[in-house]
Amino acid sequence: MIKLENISKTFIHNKQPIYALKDINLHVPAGQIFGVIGKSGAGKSTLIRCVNLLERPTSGKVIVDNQDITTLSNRMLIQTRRKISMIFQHFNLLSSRTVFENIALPLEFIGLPKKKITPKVNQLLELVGLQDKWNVYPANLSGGQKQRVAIARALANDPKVLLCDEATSALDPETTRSILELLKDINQKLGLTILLITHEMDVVKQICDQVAVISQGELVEQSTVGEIFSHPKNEVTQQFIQSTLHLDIPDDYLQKLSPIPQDGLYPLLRLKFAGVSVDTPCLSQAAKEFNIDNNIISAQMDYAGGIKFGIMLTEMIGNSQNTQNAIKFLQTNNITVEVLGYV
Ligand SMILES: Nc1ncnc2c1ncn2[C@@H]1O[C@H](COP(=O)(O)OP(=O)(O)OP(=O)(O)O)[C@@H](O)[C@H]1O
Repeated sequence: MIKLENISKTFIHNKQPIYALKDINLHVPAGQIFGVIGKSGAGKSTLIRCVNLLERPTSGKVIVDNQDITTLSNRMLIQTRRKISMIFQHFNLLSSRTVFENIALPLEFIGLPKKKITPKVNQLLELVGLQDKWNVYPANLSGGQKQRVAIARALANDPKVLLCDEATSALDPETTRSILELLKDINQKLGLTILLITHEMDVVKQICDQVAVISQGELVEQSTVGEIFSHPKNEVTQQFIQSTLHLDIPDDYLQKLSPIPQDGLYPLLRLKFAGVSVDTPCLSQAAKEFNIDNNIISAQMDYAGGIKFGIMLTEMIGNSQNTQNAIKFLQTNNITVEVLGYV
């Protein structure tokens, strides 16, 4: 549905070039929710704004629904943009218009008669769960409700693509979840292709099918969400995963941690589970087969894109030979084992 081919964007600031995007290639298949994640200044906003040409790339092609939109006349571009809607971090609602009137705006622009506007807006109000707020002004809505209005307005022209520019960054975690659920719901109900940019891996985890990681204007990694979470390759990707998945060694364990094995001490392990290994009861198998016990100190297991993954701190209790064999067994089952020391 969306293809970016060799997209570069250079800004000139104080006569100096800023290479915001460098030769980006990206394919967002129809019907998918595709996330682009990156740190501040990585080029996310520039990238998403290139998709509807709010920002014109310095070079490269932007193909939406099989059409290279960089070659369109202004008049054709305006028409095409109706099929590429966008929502923003700060909602961009008109404060002087009610919820109903905000949602009706794009329909008024295309000259739809009033008797057709009313049922369409009512249908959109129902879709986003705001039927009872139709006559309210934006100032009297919560952030989540404002974003729902923005989503309804974005859907008014039955777009094929919805671009989400940090759409949940101004919202609290619970409201973020409900807005992401709404986006997933409309993706499924309407078959809408969604491209979103975010700096939060949790957003990607919750709704995306695929994700691309952007760093300093370059696309450094791209894959399904399951693959990215279970086998992140690039260092930036790994940092993002760490931000959703990290376990610190508790202070009392840190204090007694010895770097070398000693009689009466047991290895403290950090286990990283990815992909297939979480489907196998490896820990209990290791315990039975090698006569060891696992004293799990903390664990964080998660699920994204059909893949279970997680991280665990555990003390492996048993004699030295048995713990070594058990560690080998875990490793052969694709669990990454890090011996942090001995406690
Ligand atoms: N209009 C502009 N003029 C000059 N430089 C710009 C312009 N817009 C963006 N840039 C620069 O391009 C780079 C990428 O900016 P961009 O806003 O796309 O990053 P971002 O990943 O969206 O960051 P953030 O998450 O902080 O919004 C930055 O170095 C930024 O300063």
